[in-house]
Amino acid sequence: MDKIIVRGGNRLTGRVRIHGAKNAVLPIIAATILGTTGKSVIHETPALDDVYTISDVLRHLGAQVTFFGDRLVVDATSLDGYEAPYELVRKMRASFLVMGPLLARLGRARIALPGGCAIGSRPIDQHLKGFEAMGASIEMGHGFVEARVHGRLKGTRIYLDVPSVGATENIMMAATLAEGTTVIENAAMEPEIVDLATFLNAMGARVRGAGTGTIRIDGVEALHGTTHTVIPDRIEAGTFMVAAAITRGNVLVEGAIYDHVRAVAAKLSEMGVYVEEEDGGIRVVAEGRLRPVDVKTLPYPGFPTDMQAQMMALLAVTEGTSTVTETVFENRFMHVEELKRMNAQIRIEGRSAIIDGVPRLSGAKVCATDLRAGAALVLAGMAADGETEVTGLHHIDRGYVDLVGKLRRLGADIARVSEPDAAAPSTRAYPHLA
Ligand SMILES: CC(=O)N[C@H]1[C@@H](OP(=O)(O)OP(=O)(O)OC[C@H]2O[C@@H](n3ccc(=O)[nH]c3=O)[C@H](O)[C@@H]2O)O[C@H](CO)[C@@H](O)[C@@H]1O
Ligand SMILES: C=C(OP(=O)(O)O)C(=O)O
Repeated sequence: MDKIIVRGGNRLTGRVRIHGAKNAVLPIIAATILGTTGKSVIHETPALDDVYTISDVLRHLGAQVTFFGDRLVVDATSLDGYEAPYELVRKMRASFLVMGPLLARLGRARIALPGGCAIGSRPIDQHLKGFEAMGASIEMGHGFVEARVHGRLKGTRIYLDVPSVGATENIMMAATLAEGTTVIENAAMEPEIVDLATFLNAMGARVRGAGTGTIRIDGVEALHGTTHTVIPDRIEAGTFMVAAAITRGNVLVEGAIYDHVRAVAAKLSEMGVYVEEEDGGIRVVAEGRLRPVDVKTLPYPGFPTDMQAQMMALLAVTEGTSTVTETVFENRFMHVEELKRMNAQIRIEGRSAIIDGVPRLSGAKVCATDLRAGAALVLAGMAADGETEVTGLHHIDRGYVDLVGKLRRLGADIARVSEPDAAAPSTRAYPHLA
């Protein structure tokens, strides 16, 4: 079993480069399925376990997927499989994003039901509602959902009950090859949706309005492979911004797009942290005491739920009382109990966590319950007395490239250690990317 050992007290200084966005690259890799001619080349692909998992899904479907450093090449021209097995979908819910492209290309898809996870039940009803409205028939059974359509999907108007990121992406991909025009209303507006639309349009699709609440897709006959560079990861950027703040550091978060992290930047500024756009990135400087704030997670451009846990770690060491309200997922407070093991003073009232800041946390053995909870515990460890040991690292490996190395180069006292008896994380299977 691997663990991260961090000793608190060091101030982070220097610069850190942000990798390509996990949540942008996953749907883009799924979208390569739509290309019946030519290869797709995706630059700035982050070396993450989730990327390997979706690549394995594509290989299982008959595509060729090859990594050359941070360049991913997908040849989906001879793809003919339509089933994504449980073994791969259970590792990562985003595997479900292959359903839209498969349905569009092959008229059939059979995907294991993704189920819930540590942050909530995570239903897929909005994805299925969209496919059905486009003419697909849906059947559930034996832990799978199977969708079929005779001929092409039909463009239609689809109103999402919630602006689901995954449903917007899945329906958008399905609609690219549909007959006629599809309009997605109450669509998610996240930057990752815009990046996917850019990729699809470069493949020959006709998608307009991505990044607004209404997306219009005129179906085309065929799509082809293309070349694309993935946007920088705004959640990784936000995590390093909080890392700078929690250690009272001075860090240039290189490559981050200010507009994508505006909500996080605004909260940090409100707390008294200096956050400014600079040539090449975002400068974050914190000194002395910070002020408490109230944070409410919302769909983009609101405060991202994927930054909620990291922000809570910072508020745990901010003088005064702060509140964090989670409105996107119904159960995304699993990190609270772990932070409390480090002496954080937090109580949960319904969908809110009330945090009474303490001067310092106290190092402890803690376990990551999900990806961002893992990041939050590492951040908390940097603001704790003594040693913090974080386990459950397979969660962190899903979404952060070399978190430990990047923090260490900024001056953190942090190391990742392996205990010989246990299974190594799956990144070890891809040493050429290490
Ligand atoms: C791979 C990826 O991009 N993951 C991100 C994506 O997840 P994901 O796409 O799964 O998240 P959604 O935007 O779909 O979920 C948002 C909310 O909508 C609900 N919902 C969703 C679909 C549905 O059919 N029915 C329904 O009720 C969910 O339960 C949740 O409460 O967006 C989330 C919200 O920003 C982020 O936390 C995840 O990091
Ligand atoms: C919740 C997340 O991802 P996923 O949707 O892949 O579980 C995340 O990136 O924080």
